[in-house]
Amino acid sequence: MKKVLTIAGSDPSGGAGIQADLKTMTCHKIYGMSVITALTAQNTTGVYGVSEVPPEFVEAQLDAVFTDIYPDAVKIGMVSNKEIISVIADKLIEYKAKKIVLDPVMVATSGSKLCKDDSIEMLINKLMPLATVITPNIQEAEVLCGFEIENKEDMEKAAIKIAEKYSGYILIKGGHLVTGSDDLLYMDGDCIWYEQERINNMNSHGTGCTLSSAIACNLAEGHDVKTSILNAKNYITGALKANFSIGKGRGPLNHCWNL
Ligand SMILES: Nc1ncnc2c1ncn2[C@@H]1O[C@H](COP(=O)(O)OP(=O)(O)OP(=O)(O)O)[C@@H](O)[C@H]1O
Ligand SMILES: Cc1ncc(COP(=O)(O)O)c(N)n1
Repeated sequence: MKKVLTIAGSDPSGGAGIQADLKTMTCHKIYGMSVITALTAQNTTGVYGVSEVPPEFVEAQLDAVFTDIYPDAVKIGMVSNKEIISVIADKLIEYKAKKIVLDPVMVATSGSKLCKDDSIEMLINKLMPLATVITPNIQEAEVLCGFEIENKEDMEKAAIKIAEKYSGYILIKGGHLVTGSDDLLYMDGDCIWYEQERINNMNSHGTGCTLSSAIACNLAEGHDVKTSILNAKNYITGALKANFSIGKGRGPLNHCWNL
């Protein structure tokens, strides 16, 4: 059984963050492990509080995992401050972690900030260079490229701009565009579009977390980046199509739809 580690925040209502990541891993028959960077008090209606884990304790968790059960791939989600980002980058280098999927989580679907403004620079300079693939949504890609993205042409321009400071695979997710839900993979001047009709399901809490974890699972299994993204896109599409509906707000996905 392959092993995947998620480094992310906790969502007690189980739709996003660590909980979505571990469910995705289990449903991919992967052994999941988690290093928690922050506790959030959130549910399908919003984020009501954040308590960051002290950086020394993030470090202790990373040491505990890497010195015992070495992960075949790593997914990084919510990393809210500079100190935590720095510790994670240092430890990933120290343990020579490979196959790293970085979801640069900045804002929750509900609008709450999950990453401090002054930590974005650190994310770009210390964590991004370690990642095999980064998976910004439209808003996050706008922060990374510095201009607004309104359509697929803008997504391609944004990827080219982001590639000026990052040499790995860039997956810009189109879930927040008004039409379609096409994701763009960019690398070395090549654009690949993963096209998908927009599914009429407002229960999309945790789609970004789930997609990045599914990519990490596929990489751990030995698939290349393009195949991993194709498989992960099919998995997220199925989870949205399953039309699961719980909670009073923007509900979570049915992660087990494929079993
Ligand atoms: N309504 C939809 N129909 C089809 N696919 C969707 C829909 N919404 C999101 N997706 C897909 O889900 C994945 C996550 O995309 P999205 O742009 O929502 O990321 P995100 O904003 O990081 O996620 P989150 O909403 O969890 O923050 C992408 O593959 C995207 O295309
Ligand atoms: C702990 C944590 N990590 C990530 C997200 C982003 O997911 P979403 O945008 O679907 O709320 C979140 N809400 N909570």
